[in-house]
Amino acid sequence: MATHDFDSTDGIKFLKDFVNKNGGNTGEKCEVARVNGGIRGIVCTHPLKKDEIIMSLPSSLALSLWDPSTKSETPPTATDCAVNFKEWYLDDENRLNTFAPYIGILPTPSEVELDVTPDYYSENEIKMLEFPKIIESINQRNRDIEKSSTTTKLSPSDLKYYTYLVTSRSFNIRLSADDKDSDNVKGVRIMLPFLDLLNHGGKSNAELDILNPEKDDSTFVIRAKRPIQPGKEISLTYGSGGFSSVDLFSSYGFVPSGVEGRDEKNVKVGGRKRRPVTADERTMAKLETEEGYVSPWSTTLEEDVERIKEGAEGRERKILEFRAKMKVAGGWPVGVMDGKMDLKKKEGGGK
Ligand SMILES: C[S@@+](CC[C@H](N)C(=O)[O-])C[C@H]1O[C@@H](n2cnc3c(N)ncnc32)[C@H](O)[C@@H]1O
Repeated sequence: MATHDFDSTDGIKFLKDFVNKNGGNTGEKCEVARVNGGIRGIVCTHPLKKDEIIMSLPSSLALSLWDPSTKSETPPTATDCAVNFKEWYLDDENRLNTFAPYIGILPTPSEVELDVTPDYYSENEIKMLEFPKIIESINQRNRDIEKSSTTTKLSPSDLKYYTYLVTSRSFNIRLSADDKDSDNVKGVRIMLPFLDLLNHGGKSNAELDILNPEKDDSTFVIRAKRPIQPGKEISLTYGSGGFSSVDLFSSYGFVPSGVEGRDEKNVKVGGRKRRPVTADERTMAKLETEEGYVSPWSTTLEEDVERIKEGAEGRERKILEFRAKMKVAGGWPVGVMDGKMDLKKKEGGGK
């Protein structure tokens, strides 16, 4: 059994008490711990069976970030939700007191500086990403922040922090799933205390489910997708498996080490088994068929990997890992997936 540093800080104790005393269950078979690379996450401490409920949270403890009955032409942006988070939970004394045990464990602005989404990157670091889709999403968020800071009394730096919190910690939930084509399908964006300590895993072993979704007293549960052994980290797949490394990097600030959004099964094409298509490959294929898209890279994959091997650290390393992943997904030399960094040359790789 892998050993982990369990998190026995007061913050986590208060949060557990808050959840358990208010109808939730933080689980008897798991613990908050430092996992890969020292990040906080949740590990299994006792064997869990497939389909077993690991932890639960009543909907009364969820923090809604948007009123789904609001009539609006466009869906709320992350910054709209960030403004609501500030006004509804931090500025409202009653709610602030109620949710204090949860708010107390959220990363503070100074911690955010260390492990951030690319919204916090310098102009030069953003340029180094060399990836239009991600640069556009950073620019769009900055425009949303500027706009909101003129209509609210919030400073751009506060708004950036709250936007980071809601993008990296909220869950989008569909309210009516029965009729997929209906215009009436609405979603909510919510924060789920304690359950949001679960990290992302491409091959996640747990999933979020909602018991009695149609009722006011519904419950969010985390369920094991397969048996989980003690010592294993419990993880979710963020974004229902459809997220690419671009989505994960821009919304959560990490470059995943595994393969993202791989189709569950190999697909048979003309009697032959085809390699599963990943979310990263789909992203690159879509970009490359879009008119006017020019491969942006100024370095080769080998040059990026060489720089990583030479000891690039921090944000520079993340940027290089991101570039390497997207180059591979776009049909560059294969073999770098899953961190193996085996640079077998494939036809057609170029700058
Ligand atoms: C919903 S929170 C998960 C809990 C978080 N680790 C904590 O300590 O509160 C999402 C954040 O966790 C980190 N994270 C989640 N999954 C990760 C992964 N697979 N690799 C690296 N960081 C991850 C990222 O910083 C991300 O923005």
